[in-house]
Amino acid sequence: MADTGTPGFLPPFKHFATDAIHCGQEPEQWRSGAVVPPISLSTTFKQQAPGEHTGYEYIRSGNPTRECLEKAMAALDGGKYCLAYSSGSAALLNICHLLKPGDTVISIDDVYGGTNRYFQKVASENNLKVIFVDCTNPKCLEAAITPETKLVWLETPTNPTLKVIDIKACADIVRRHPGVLLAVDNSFMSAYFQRPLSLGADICMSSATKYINGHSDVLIGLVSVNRDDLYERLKFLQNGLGAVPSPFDCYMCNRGLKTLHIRMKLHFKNGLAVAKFLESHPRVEKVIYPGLPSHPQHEVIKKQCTGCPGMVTFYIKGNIKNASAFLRNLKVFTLAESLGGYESLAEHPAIMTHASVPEKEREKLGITDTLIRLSVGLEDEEDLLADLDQALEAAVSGEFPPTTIQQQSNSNPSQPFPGAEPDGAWAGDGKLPVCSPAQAQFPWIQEQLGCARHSSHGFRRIGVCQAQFPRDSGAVGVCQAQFPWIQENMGVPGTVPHGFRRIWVCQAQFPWIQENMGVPGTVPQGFRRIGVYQAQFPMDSGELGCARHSSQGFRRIGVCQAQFPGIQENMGVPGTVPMDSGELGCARHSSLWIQENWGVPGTVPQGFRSSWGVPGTVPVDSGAVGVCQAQFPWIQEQLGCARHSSPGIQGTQMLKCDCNLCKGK
Ligand SMILES: N[C@@H](CC[Se]C[C@H](N)C(=O)O)C(=O)O
Repeated sequence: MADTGTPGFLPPFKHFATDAIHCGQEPEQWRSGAVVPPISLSTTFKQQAPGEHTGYEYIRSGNPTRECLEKAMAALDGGKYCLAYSSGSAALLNICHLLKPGDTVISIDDVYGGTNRYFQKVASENNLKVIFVDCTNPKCLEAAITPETKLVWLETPTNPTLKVIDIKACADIVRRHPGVLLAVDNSFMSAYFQRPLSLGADICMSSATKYINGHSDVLIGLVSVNRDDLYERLKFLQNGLGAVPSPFDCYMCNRGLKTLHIRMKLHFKNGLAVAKFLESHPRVEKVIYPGLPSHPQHEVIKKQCTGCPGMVTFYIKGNIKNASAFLRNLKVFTLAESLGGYESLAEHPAIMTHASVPEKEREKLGITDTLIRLSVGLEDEEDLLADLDQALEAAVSGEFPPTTIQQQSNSNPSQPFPGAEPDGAWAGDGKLPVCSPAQAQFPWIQEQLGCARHSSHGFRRIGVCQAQFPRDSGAVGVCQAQFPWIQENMGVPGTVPHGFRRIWVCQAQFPWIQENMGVPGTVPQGFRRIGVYQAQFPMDSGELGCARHSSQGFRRIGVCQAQFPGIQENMGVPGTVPMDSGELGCARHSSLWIQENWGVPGTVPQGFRSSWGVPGTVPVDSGAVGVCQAQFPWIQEQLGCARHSSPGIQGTQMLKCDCNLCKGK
């Protein structure tokens, strides 16, 4: 049955999904018949004779993967042509190169911060005159046009105050002035909801980084046109200016297009639900959402669009403190710039996306300290509303969890958290990353911490994880902030060595980790491995190399592994266990000890210190432990006993084990 769309809005554009999936994707264009367009990485193409080629000569001038995207997007924009650029800003730059020095641009006043910056600080300094006009009243546009006007730049809805501009009314005015181009930034709507070309615009530009790609992992800009002359000039500029996207980004964006129609419907549903929820919330001053009847241009948007995206802007009651507290208390929404991805984002335009708009202009436009912009994603509606609700309630006091070790330690300078080193031991100035975004960035942590078991998506995992910790969520947030080594070193492959010292210190000193992260049954695999791994490579920078470079590292690890098969098992490096069990028999017992003592919550610091750290103070199983200490100088060195027994290390290194367990064999 045909999709009839949303009552009151334009009906859906016909064949949208089919075009998104098939236009420009024909398998017949490839000798292989590939159904999914290949990523063509070649920068150059063979010519049969000089100047005689298949249509491709050099990657900047044309690329097969890029063309698949461009063809699909032209169809979706209802255009004849589309051109891809390395970003939305690059697309803007190319469009402005259609103009000549002395020409005037009329821009919508509430334009995206980056566009505003380009107009005021780049184009204006290159002999273009730019004036800003509130085009919600098309008469203002009409009055502003002069013989020098060559480009009218609209955004609708505007970013961030979501003013809606009547594109057709503006196009009718511009048409009366031959030589003036009308360009519309369609990034907030995407082709699924709005087709500026069919409403009379000459140029439809999109930051496809947003809804069109939809997965927050590609930077790309697209420009669609119908006019042959415009296309020819833009095509020339695309090559001449050279700001083209990579084939990989084109591939990704092309792939994103395939689900655009499905995503946009859900963005609309969730966006409307959020807007209605906020509109009824006592902590909210005012909501701006074009899909609500309260929006001043609600009738315009219904007339020219098939629906509304997930962009919701609102003013929170209070002041900057309340706005900031709200943003910092969000858990499902991520505090971040950008929009249009499957994940929900929230941001503070005055400080973030629109910081480049001069303060006085921001004030005039209503980009105040209490204005918050949401990009409502595709999560479950009830989770989104619950998150907003709790953050709004939490924001009433204007307070939020401390985000740096410095702040935390201020409240209890002698011991900022259990077992902690002083701030300086961690990150120089003691200022560490804000915890929540960092948490969001490292799914590895989520997995290892066990929260993955409890829910299916990132922030809720963290939420549950936080709930498991003995302290309240504020304190847990701090805890995560207190472990930047997890964030920095464990979540990002290749960066481990840099942080080893901190890892070691951390493990040795933070019962919190053991108690909260090392509970058998919740994080068994990951934690054990990590624990032992940390134990093996504490402080020596020589050893640190092995984490990163497995060839060199394995050799080193091999040595350690030769001594500690238990570690090998736990580290999960099969096949590297030397079988020379002369020393291993003993080592096996000691490694069992290690496993027992390192893998059991709450026992590490005490056990570690008393049993391993100081020879002569070994209260438990002293036979085995003592021998093992003698045999394994790296333990001594790393774990602290070296200070007491360094002269003995050389001589004892090869001692046969005579611990009770070995003797019994
Ligand atoms: N800090 C950036 C601003 C990026 Se804004 C990205 C996007 N257009 C949005 O509105 O979220 C800068 O360029 O200064």
